[in-house]
Amino acid sequence: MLTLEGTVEEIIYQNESNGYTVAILETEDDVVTIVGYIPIINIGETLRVQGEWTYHANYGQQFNVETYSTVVPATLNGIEKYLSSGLIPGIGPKTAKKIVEKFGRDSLDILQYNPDKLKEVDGIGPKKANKIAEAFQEQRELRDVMIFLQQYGISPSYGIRIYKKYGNETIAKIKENPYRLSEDVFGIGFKMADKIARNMGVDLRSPYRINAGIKFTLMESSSEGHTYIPREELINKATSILEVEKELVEEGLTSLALKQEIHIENMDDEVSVYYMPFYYAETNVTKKIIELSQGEVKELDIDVDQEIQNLEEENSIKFANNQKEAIKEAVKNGVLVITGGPGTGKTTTINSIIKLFEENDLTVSLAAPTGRAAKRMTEATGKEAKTIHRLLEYTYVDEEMGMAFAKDEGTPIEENVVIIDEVSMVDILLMNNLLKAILPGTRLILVGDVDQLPSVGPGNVLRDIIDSKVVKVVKLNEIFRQAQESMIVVNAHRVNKGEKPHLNVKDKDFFFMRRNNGKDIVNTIVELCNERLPNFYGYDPVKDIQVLAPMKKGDTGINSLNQQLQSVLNPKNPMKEEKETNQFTFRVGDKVMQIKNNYRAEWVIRENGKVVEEGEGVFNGDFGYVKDIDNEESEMIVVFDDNKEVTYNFSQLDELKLAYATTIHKSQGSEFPVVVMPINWGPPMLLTRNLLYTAITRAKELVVLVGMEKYLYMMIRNNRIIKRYSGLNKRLFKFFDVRKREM
Ligand SMILES: Nc1ncnc2c1ncn2[C@@H]1O[C@H](COP(=O)(O)OP(=O)(O)OP(=O)(O)O)[C@@H](O)[C@H]1O
Repeated sequence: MLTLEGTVEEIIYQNESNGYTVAILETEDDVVTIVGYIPIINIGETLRVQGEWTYHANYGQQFNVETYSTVVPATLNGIEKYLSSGLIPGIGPKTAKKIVEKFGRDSLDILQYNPDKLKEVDGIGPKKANKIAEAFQEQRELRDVMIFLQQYGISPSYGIRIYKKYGNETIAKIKENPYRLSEDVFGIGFKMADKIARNMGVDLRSPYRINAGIKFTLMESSSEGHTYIPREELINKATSILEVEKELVEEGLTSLALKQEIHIENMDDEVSVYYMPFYYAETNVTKKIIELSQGEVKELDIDVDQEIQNLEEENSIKFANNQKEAIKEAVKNGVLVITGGPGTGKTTTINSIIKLFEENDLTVSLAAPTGRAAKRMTEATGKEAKTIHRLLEYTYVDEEMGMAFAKDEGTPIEENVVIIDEVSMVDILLMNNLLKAILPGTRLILVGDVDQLPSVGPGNVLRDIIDSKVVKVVKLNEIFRQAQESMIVVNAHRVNKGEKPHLNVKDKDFFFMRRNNGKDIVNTIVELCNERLPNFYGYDPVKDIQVLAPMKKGDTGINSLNQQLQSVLNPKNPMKEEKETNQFTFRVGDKVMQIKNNYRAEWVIRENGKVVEEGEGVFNGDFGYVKDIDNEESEMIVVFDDNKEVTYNFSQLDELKLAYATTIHKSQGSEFPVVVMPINWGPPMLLTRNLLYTAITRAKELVVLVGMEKYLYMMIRNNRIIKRYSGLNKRLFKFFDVRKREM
């Protein structure tokens, strides 16, 4: 094998996920192309490579790298290049030059041992000096971690994530139990952890491995919405994932149950296995729902019929019978569910309920599961609605613990009435946290549309509560005249009942454009967003129009749509800064979405350049647009609803994605003036009636469907509600029965 040593002049290509690199190396007497798996190199670095010369038909002579090691750059030029390569946030080409001018060959030593001195460089204040020092230190540690991980075949992009989670304890933690990666690190599943562990020599039959595989199987099913999984199904799945004998998995189940990491339960001829947090949540939700619905609420000394009549007079309307019933039941019960589709008078009813309670000196608090839904509730009721998280006064503890809620059994929500909107989106864990903070005596009113898609997280909470028949449910089903003016409302109800929608009624708000293949569908959608809708209706393509698709992949999936829409709505432009990540090219002006809750992200609101408000937290599903990209500082600024500005370091860009198009699942709880949706073939599992129903009910003013009618009708006919394993319904029913029998 031959050895070469030189300075990395240029990185021509690097595959971020596997580290395959093509780079130019300047040796003492030559400039050569090197190729191979060299994930952790930076421009300006001195590299020692071992390998062989090869000849490539197109590219000529190349040095094929087998192994390599890096040496910190020694020449002034090398140091400057190294610092300006974008490696250290806060240092771009200009700052790098100044640092090297000031400290010469000692630059890197200063960064490492004496960063305080950086303040002597023109333009670097104490804050920036600190930030640079921290980043440099991190870079050092990261390098060690990367070299460690590299030997087990972990790509640099995952290496960074792992390091973010464990910091300087990375190596120790992974050596102890590599399987913890799959529980702790976003994006690393059991399979990758397993690969690492196997490379480290962990035995196929090791209990660590078996237990991790079982937990992985459980977590995977929870990501499909299940709170438990039948024992047999779990054993089969885990056995095939682990590729070991069934008996080992059975033993694993027993040992996990003994450690109380899982719960195994016999319920109605079925043995179910729960991951512990879901079991606790489900049993506690059951207990609290029963307690609240059977507990006494303070009686109001009023004549409800008279009150209802007064409300009718004040609003100059006559309530439908169901609306009256809802108002009466709200007064009587500890828990009430109000459900109904669009335009059935939910908001009108809630407003009347709020009024009635407040006039009788009861305090009322409003909340909804997402920021957008809370905002809409605020607008519809004229009274502040919070997110459920804020109602519970969440605080971020740390990476390990995640979040904590200040409101719980000990410090309950001190309100007489709590009304939650969009309950179909609430999963079992959030419902548990909410109910913990509500004591008997408080009236809880759950409002939602049970025909929407269920929550993204595990559980089937609203549907189960309704089906269990243990709490009072009022279903609003009359579509009021005003609402009937809207084809969106009328068609939503038709779709929900399995009927064909009215398409293309003149002067209405619901259109279908026939296109016979994926390519035409995409072209039409792009043209609608770029020309027709802005030109004829004055809609802003980024702010007003949302493309919603059932799928991520395929030619009419959101990945392809986002690319096409970006290239037309916000094309490449020398005046607009860009930042390329391994998934997207973000450009100033792009529409983006946060895809992960980040409780610590700091935001500011500015008016005339001055900060007028600041706070923390951006959440999964929040929409924003890219205001600025600073390649010198390695930062991108995104503006979310209410003009909240969040600054992302480039290393955090995996929290964002392009959002010209988004999946219908991600759109839950949001509303948009215009919804455009491709109607194309897809797996029948995915193309369901409630998916279509959810998509069209997201639109306030206009729906345009583009594609093939047969698939529209296929969706409407596909009333299969994907089965979710959830024990809440059964539990409520059973527990309730027992109580009744005791009485
Ligand atoms: N009893 C009633 N008589 C006449 N009109 C009513 C009555 N109740 C509600 N409406 C009207 O029907 C329309 C829909 O009502 P509302 O907004 O309360 O429904 P919603 O279920 O909240 O709808 P969405 O879910 O679409 O927001 C409104 O214009 C409202 O003023």
